[in-house]
Amino acid sequence: MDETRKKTFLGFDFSTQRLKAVVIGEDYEVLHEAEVEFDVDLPEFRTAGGVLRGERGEVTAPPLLWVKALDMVMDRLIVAGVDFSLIDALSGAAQQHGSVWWAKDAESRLATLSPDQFVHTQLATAFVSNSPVWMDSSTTEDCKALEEAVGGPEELAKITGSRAYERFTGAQIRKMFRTRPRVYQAATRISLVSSFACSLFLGRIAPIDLSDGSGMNLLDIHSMKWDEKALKACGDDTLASKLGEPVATASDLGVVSPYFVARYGLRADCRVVAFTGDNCSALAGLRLRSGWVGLSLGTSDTLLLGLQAPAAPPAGHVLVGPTTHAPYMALLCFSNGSLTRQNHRDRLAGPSWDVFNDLLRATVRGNMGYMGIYYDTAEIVPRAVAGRWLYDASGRAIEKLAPQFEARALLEGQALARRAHAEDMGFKLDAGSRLVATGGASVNKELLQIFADVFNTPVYVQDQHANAALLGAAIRAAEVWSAKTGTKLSGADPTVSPVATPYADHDKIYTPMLPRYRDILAHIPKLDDNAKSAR
Ligand SMILES: Nc1ncnc2c1ncn2[C@@H]1O[C@H](COP(=O)(O)OP(=O)(O)O)[C@@H](O)[C@H]1O
Ligand SMILES: O=C(CO)[C@@H](O)[C@H](O)COP(=O)(O)O
Repeated sequence: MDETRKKTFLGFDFSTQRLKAVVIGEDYEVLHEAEVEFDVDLPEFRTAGGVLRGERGEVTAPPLLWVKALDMVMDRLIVAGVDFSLIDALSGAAQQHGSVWWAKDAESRLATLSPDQFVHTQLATAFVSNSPVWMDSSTTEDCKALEEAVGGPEELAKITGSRAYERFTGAQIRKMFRTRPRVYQAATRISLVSSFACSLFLGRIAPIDLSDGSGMNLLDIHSMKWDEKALKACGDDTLASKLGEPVATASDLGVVSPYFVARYGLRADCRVVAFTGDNCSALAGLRLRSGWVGLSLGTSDTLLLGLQAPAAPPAGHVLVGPTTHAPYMALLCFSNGSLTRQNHRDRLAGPSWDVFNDLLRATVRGNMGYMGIYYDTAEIVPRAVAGRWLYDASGRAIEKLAPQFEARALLEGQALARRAHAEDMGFKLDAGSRLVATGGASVNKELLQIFADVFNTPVYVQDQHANAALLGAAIRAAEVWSAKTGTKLSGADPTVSPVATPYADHDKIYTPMLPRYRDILAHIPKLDDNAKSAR
């Protein structure tokens, strides 16, 4: 190996609304970036927020959209000046839980892609269905059946780290097996979005990694093997071979496919490191220390915590961790995150975050007692139907408020929900705690101030990049490559800086709002109620 040659690493994030790519140097500094926004850059797929919605809570995305986005982002990286011959390893992150259903000859096509054409034209018929994604809430019946089959929700949580959740891949596979058996049979392999994306670079179907694989309700997070009972509940005896054996997240899977060598000039010895879920990658990228909680503000809002041991959570999820620093991780996911904030920004203030933030500044903290819960899409925590609920200071339900009060009610309601459910899951915050924010909305200081006050905890952001999942992907590629080749890199742990600290009166204002939030919640229809009335 040429020791003097500059070494660089490539990371991807196939998230809900866009595909992002980053190139870092051996000191982990960001050198180049590019992105493709699905709705805007690929309007032919007719997605809104990166997804397609059905009438009964079904939410899907066409896998070819992600393939075409990859073709585009590679070209944009070239325009950004990337020299692919300097990339030693690549890895990626992707939205969690979504399933990709491969047609019979897909693997041979992956292996024989012609460098004269785009990937998407060659994989146009490689998938037997659109991909159900994490926003799908149409599998309540399958969740119940899965829980019953393994001995109840607590038992399922003990084995897999989570009770059954609608978006988790096990219930999604069960629904496909039950309602579209021909698709189930026709798919020779089923990938997660992360392992699907990895497959494109590897030129064969990539294994599912353990961290993202623990978001399926199918993996025993103690033995690190698929759980037989859960598999049996979700499909037939071909399911294990459709999924393949899972591998450790820090796995080097081999060299990049010849397609990328011939078409983009990647090195023939460029290594591909297993891709993982975006939250898992964010945890890896954030390098959380003890007492620090990650707050990812992407399409969904998530709270992340590294754990040394698995625990069966009453709510939320325990996943296998992405790195040796965090053998396990706790995750709480709220589906109404940035997209819901953005919808109401458009309604209340138009397309500008600055104008929306002016509205916030025109109100006082605590919002004179006005509170609101806004679910534009079915919520995950709690499992509730879409809707909007507004109350005044005396607890009276109201229909409408002036825009400035609604703007604050939306954000304060979201922050209160994150704190209430974090407490339920046992996230402990004390004097030494901090929230470390990442994701698209982490640039908004007004929003972070509300989180600081509601959580009584300072909020920090990373200095290197606002997207820890993306940076985490490139850093994981670098670290796995460094361990494999025995080459020491100069990269250091990413650093963080404070952006919001709680005001002195935070407790007086926000602590009394928590029981009010829980009271409002008690009256909101839950997904289970909906499933019962539909039966
Ligand atoms: N200044 C801002 N304030 C609040 N939200 C913002 C701001 N800038 C971008 N966002 C939100 O960030 C979201 C995209 O975040 P991102 O992390 O890229 O999402 P994802 O990874 O799920 O595709 C958008 O929905 C957008 O509304
Ligand atoms: O379902 C979950 C986590 O369990 C979501 O967090 C998805 O992983 C989507 O991530 P973003 O696109 O919102 O980052």
